[in-house]
Amino acid sequence: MLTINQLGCDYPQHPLSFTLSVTAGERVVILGPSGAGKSTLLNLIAGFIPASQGEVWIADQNVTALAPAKRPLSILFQENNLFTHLTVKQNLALGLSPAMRLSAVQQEKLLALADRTGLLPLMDRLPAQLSGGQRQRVALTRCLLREQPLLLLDEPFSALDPALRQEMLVLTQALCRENHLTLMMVSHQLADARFLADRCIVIDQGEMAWSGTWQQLEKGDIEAARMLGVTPANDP
Ligand SMILES: Nc1ncnc2c1ncn2[C@@H]1O[C@H](COP(=O)(O)OP(=O)(O)OP(=O)(O)O)[C@@H](O)[C@H]1O
Repeated sequence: MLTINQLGCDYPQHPLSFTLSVTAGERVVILGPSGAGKSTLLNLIAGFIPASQGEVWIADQNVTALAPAKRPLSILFQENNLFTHLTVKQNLALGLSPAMRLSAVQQEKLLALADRTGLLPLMDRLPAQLSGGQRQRVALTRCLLREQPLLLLDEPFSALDPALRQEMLVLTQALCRENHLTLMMVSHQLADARFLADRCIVIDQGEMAWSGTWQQLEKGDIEAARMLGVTPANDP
Protein backbone atom coordinates (compact mmCIF):
# COMPACT_ATOMS: atom_id res chain seq x y z
CA MET A 1 0.00 0.00 0.00
CA LEU A 2 2.71 2.46 1.04
CA THR A 3 6.36 2.05 0.18
CA ILE A 4 8.98 4.66 0.84
CA ASN A 5 12.53 4.22 -0.21
CA GLN A 6 15.36 6.33 1.24
CA LEU A 7 12.93 9.22 1.43
CA GLY A 8 14.60 12.27 2.91
CA CYS A 9 15.07 15.99 3.10
CA ASP A 10 18.11 18.11 3.82
CA TYR A 11 17.63 19.62 7.24
CA PRO A 12 20.79 21.36 8.41
CA GLN A 13 21.17 19.50 11.75
CA HIS A 14 21.23 16.00 10.37
CA PRO A 15 20.01 14.30 7.19
CA LEU A 16 16.81 12.25 7.39
CA SER A 17 16.26 9.12 5.34
CA PHE A 18 13.34 6.73 5.75
CA THR A 19 12.75 3.31 4.19
CA LEU A 20 9.64 1.31 5.05
CA SER A 21 6.62 -0.57 3.71
CA VAL A 22 3.08 -0.63 5.07
CA THR A 23 0.49 -3.13 3.86
CA ALA A 24 -3.11 -2.23 2.95
CA GLY A 25 -5.31 -1.96 6.02
CA GLU A 26 -2.36 -2.02 8.43
CA ARG A 27 -2.43 0.35 11.43
CA VAL A 28 1.05 1.60 12.29
CA VAL A 29 1.88 3.77 15.30
CA ILE A 30 5.08 5.80 14.97
CA LEU A 31 6.96 6.41 18.19
CA GLY A 32 10.32 7.96 18.97
CA PRO A 33 12.13 10.63 20.97
CA SER A 34 11.31 14.30 20.49
CA GLY A 35 13.03 15.66 17.38
CA ALA A 36 13.59 12.18 15.93
CA GLY A 37 11.78 13.00 12.69
CA LYS A 38 8.27 11.55 13.17
CA SER A 39 6.36 14.62 11.91
CA THR A 40 8.88 15.10 9.13
CA LEU A 41 8.23 11.54 7.96
CA LEU A 42 4.46 12.18 7.72
CA ASN A 43 5.00 15.53 6.00
CA LEU A 44 7.34 13.95 3.46
CA ILE A 45 4.75 11.26 2.70
CA ALA A 46 2.03 13.92 2.39
CA GLY A 47 4.24 16.13 0.20
CA PHE A 48 4.18 19.19 2.49
CA ILE A 49 7.95 18.88 2.78
CA PRO A 50 9.57 18.32 -0.63
CA ALA A 51 11.80 15.26 -0.77
CA SER A 52 15.42 15.87 -1.65
CA GLN A 53 15.95 12.15 -2.16
CA GLY A 54 14.02 8.91 -2.42
CA GLU A 55 10.52 7.95 -3.52
CA VAL A 56 6.99 7.58 -2.13
CA TRP A 57 4.70 4.95 -3.62
CA ILE A 58 1.05 4.76 -2.60
CA ALA A 59 -1.18 2.02 -4.00
CA ASP A 60 1.32 1.20 -6.77
CA GLN A 61 1.60 4.83 -7.85
CA ASN A 62 4.79 6.86 -7.59
CA VAL A 63 3.51 10.07 -5.95
CA THR A 64 6.91 11.64 -5.21
CA ALA A 65 6.39 14.49 -7.70
CA LEU A 66 2.68 15.01 -6.97
CA ALA A 67 1.35 18.04 -5.08
CA PRO A 68 -0.08 17.24 -1.61
CA ALA A 69 -3.70 17.63 -2.76
CA LYS A 70 -3.19 15.09 -5.54
CA ARG A 71 -1.89 12.34 -3.26
CA PRO A 72 -4.35 9.62 -2.24
CA LEU A 73 -4.20 10.37 1.47
CA SER A 74 -5.65 12.52 4.24
CA ILE A 75 -3.63 14.06 7.06
CA LEU A 76 -4.71 15.32 10.46
CA PHE A 77 -2.52 17.47 12.69
CA GLN A 78 -2.60 18.13 16.44
CA GLU A 79 -4.51 21.38 15.89
CA ASN A 80 -5.47 24.06 13.35
CA ASN A 81 -7.14 21.56 11.04
CA LEU A 82 -10.29 23.64 10.50
CA PHE A 83 -11.09 26.91 8.74
CA THR A 84 -12.11 29.22 11.58
CA HIS A 85 -14.55 31.32 9.52
CA LEU A 86 -16.50 28.30 8.24
CA THR A 87 -19.16 26.31 10.08
CA VAL A 88 -18.77 22.63 10.90
CA LYS A 89 -20.93 21.74 7.92
CA GLN A 90 -18.90 23.94 5.58
CA ASN A 91 -15.63 22.52 6.92
CA LEU A 92 -16.97 19.03 6.26
CA ALA A 93 -18.18 19.99 2.80
CA LEU A 94 -14.62 20.97 1.89
CA GLY A 95 -13.73 17.29 2.21
CA LEU A 96 -15.99 16.60 -0.74
CA SER A 97 -15.77 19.74 -2.88
CA PRO A 98 -13.25 22.63 -2.77
CA ALA A 99 -16.11 24.99 -3.76
CA MET A 100 -18.42 23.47 -1.09
CA ARG A 101 -21.08 22.87 -3.77
CA LEU A 102 -22.43 19.42 -3.03
CA SER A 103 -24.69 17.18 -5.08
CA ALA A 104 -27.66 15.55 -3.37
CA VAL A 105 -25.66 12.31 -3.07
CA GLN A 106 -22.73 14.15 -1.48
CA GLN A 107 -25.07 15.96 0.96
CA GLU A 108 -26.48 12.61 1.98
CA LYS A 109 -23.03 11.15 2.44
CA LEU A 110 -21.92 14.11 4.54
CA LEU A 111 -24.95 13.89 6.81
CA ALA A 112 -24.64 10.12 7.20
CA LEU A 113 -21.01 10.34 8.30
CA ALA A 114 -21.68 13.36 10.55
CA ASP A 115 -24.39 11.28 12.19
CA ARG A 116 -21.94 8.39 12.62
CA THR A 117 -19.39 10.66 14.32
CA GLY A 118 -21.98 12.51 16.45
CA LEU A 119 -21.68 15.89 14.74
CA LEU A 120 -25.25 16.51 13.62
CA PRO A 121 -26.13 18.78 16.59
CA LEU A 122 -23.03 20.91 15.90
CA MET A 123 -23.35 21.51 12.16
CA ASP A 124 -23.99 25.28 12.29
CA ARG A 125 -21.31 26.12 14.85
CA LEU A 126 -17.98 27.76 14.12
CA PRO A 127 -14.81 25.95 15.29
CA ALA A 128 -14.36 28.52 18.10
CA GLN A 129 -17.70 27.36 19.50
CA LEU A 130 -16.51 23.75 19.83
CA SER A 131 -14.41 21.91 22.40
CA GLY A 132 -10.98 20.62 21.38
CA GLY A 133 -12.34 17.08 21.10
CA GLN A 134 -15.27 18.19 18.97
CA ARG A 135 -12.92 20.09 16.65
CA GLN A 136 -10.79 16.98 16.15
CA ARG A 137 -13.93 14.93 15.53
CA VAL A 138 -14.89 17.37 12.75
CA ALA A 139 -11.38 17.21 11.28
CA LEU A 140 -11.33 13.40 11.41
CA THR A 141 -14.77 13.25 9.79
CA ARG A 142 -13.60 15.55 6.98
CA CYS A 143 -10.58 13.28 6.41
CA LEU A 144 -12.92 10.32 6.05
CA LEU A 145 -15.26 12.13 3.67
CA ARG A 146 -12.34 12.45 1.29
CA GLU A 147 -12.35 8.65 1.03
CA GLN A 148 -8.62 8.37 0.59
CA PRO A 149 -7.11 4.97 1.39
CA LEU A 150 -4.23 6.26 3.55
CA LEU A 151 -4.81 8.23 6.75
CA LEU A 152 -1.90 10.06 8.41
CA LEU A 153 -2.43 11.31 11.96
CA ASP A 154 0.20 13.50 13.64
CA GLU A 155 -0.45 13.39 17.40
CA PRO A 156 -4.09 14.24 16.70
CA PHE A 157 -5.42 13.65 20.21
CA SER A 158 -2.51 14.70 22.40
CA ALA A 159 -4.22 17.93 23.54
CA LEU A 160 -7.32 16.06 24.73
CA ASP A 161 -8.08 14.84 28.24
CA PRO A 162 -7.70 11.07 28.82
CA ALA A 163 -11.42 10.22 28.51
CA LEU A 164 -11.85 12.16 25.28
CA ARG A 165 -8.60 10.80 23.96
CA GLN A 166 -9.84 7.26 24.54
CA GLU A 167 -13.14 8.10 22.85
CA MET A 168 -11.27 9.38 19.78
CA LEU A 169 -9.07 6.27 19.68
CA VAL A 170 -12.18 4.07 19.74
CA LEU A 171 -13.74 6.13 16.96
CA THR A 172 -10.55 6.07 14.88
CA GLN A 173 -10.18 2.33 15.22
CA ALA A 174 -13.83 1.72 14.25
CA LEU A 175 -13.68 4.08 11.25
CA CYS A 176 -10.40 2.59 10.01
CA ARG A 177 -11.91 -0.89 10.15
CA GLU A 178 -15.20 0.11 8.52
CA ASN A 179 -13.47 1.99 5.71
CA HIS A 180 -10.51 -0.41 5.28
CA LEU A 181 -8.04 2.43 5.81
CA THR A 182 -4.30 2.15 6.13
CA LEU A 183 -3.26 4.21 9.14
CA MET A 184 0.00 5.82 10.20
CA MET A 185 -0.27 7.68 13.50
CA VAL A 186 2.48 9.56 15.32
CA SER A 187 2.15 9.35 19.09
CA HIS A 188 4.17 9.78 22.25
CA GLN A 189 1.99 7.27 24.10
CA LEU A 190 2.60 3.56 24.09
CA ALA A 191 -1.01 3.29 25.29
CA ASP A 192 -2.16 4.51 21.83
CA ALA A 193 -0.14 1.75 20.22
CA ARG A 194 -1.56 -0.79 22.63
CA PHE A 195 -5.05 0.19 21.56
CA LEU A 196 -4.60 0.81 17.86
CA ALA A 197 -1.43 -0.64 16.38
CA ASP A 198 -0.92 -3.75 14.32
CA ARG A 199 2.70 -2.64 14.29
CA CYS A 200 4.91 -0.04 15.95
CA ILE A 201 7.77 1.83 14.34
CA VAL A 202 10.41 3.63 16.36
CA ILE A 203 12.12 6.56 14.67
CA ASP A 204 15.44 7.80 15.93
CA GLN A 205 17.79 10.44 14.51
CA GLY A 206 15.99 10.69 11.19
CA GLU A 207 15.67 7.02 10.37
CA MET A 208 13.67 3.95 11.19
CA ALA A 209 15.37 2.38 14.18
CA TRP A 210 12.99 -0.49 14.92
CA SER A 211 9.75 -2.16 13.83
CA GLY A 212 7.72 -4.65 15.86
CA THR A 213 4.73 -5.07 18.17
CA TRP A 214 3.67 -3.00 21.17
CA GLN A 215 4.00 -6.14 23.28
CA GLN A 216 7.72 -6.26 22.48
CA LEU A 217 8.09 -2.60 23.45
CA GLU A 218 6.06 -3.00 26.60
CA LYS A 219 8.38 -5.69 27.90
CA GLY A 220 10.96 -2.94 28.07
CA ASP A 221 13.98 -5.16 27.55
CA ILE A 222 15.01 -4.03 24.05
CA GLU A 223 16.96 -0.97 22.95
CA ALA A 224 13.91 0.52 21.15
CA ALA A 225 11.95 0.41 24.42
CA ARG A 226 14.79 2.03 26.32
CA MET A 227 14.84 4.78 23.69
CA LEU A 228 11.21 5.53 24.59
CA GLY A 229 11.87 5.36 28.31
CA VAL A 230 9.77 2.19 28.65
CA THR A 231 10.61 -0.26 31.38
CA PRO A 232 8.33 -3.15 32.38
CA ALA A 233 6.75 -0.97 35.08
CA ASN A 234 6.91 2.35 33.29
CA ASP A 235 4.68 3.49 30.39
CA PRO A 236 6.03 6.76 28.84
N1 LIG B 1 11.62 23.39 8.88
C1 LIG B 1 12.70 22.82 9.44
N2 LIG B 1 13.95 23.20 9.07
C2 LIG B 1 15.04 22.62 9.60
N3 LIG B 1 15.00 21.63 10.52
C3 LIG B 1 13.78 21.22 10.94
C4 LIG B 1 12.57 21.79 10.42
N4 LIG B 1 11.52 21.17 11.02
C5 LIG B 1 12.05 20.26 11.87
N5 LIG B 1 13.41 20.30 11.82
C6 LIG B 1 14.33 19.43 12.58
O1 LIG B 1 14.16 18.10 12.09
C7 LIG B 1 14.24 17.18 13.15
C8 LIG B 1 12.97 16.34 13.18
O2 LIG B 1 11.85 17.16 13.53
P1 LIG B 1 10.39 16.55 13.69
O3 LIG B 1 9.46 17.68 13.97
O4 LIG B 1 10.10 15.69 12.53
O5 LIG B 1 10.56 15.62 15.00
P2 LIG B 1 9.48 14.82 15.82
O6 LIG B 1 10.03 13.44 16.00
O7 LIG B 1 8.15 14.93 15.18
O8 LIG B 1 9.51 15.59 17.20
P3 LIG B 1 8.38 15.83 18.34
O9 LIG B 1 8.11 14.48 18.92
O10 LIG B 1 9.05 16.74 19.30
O11 LIG B 1 7.19 16.45 17.65
C9 LIG B 1 14.47 17.99 14.43
O12 LIG B 1 15.85 17.98 14.69
C10 LIG B 1 13.99 19.37 14.05
O13 LIG B 1 14.69 20.35 14.78
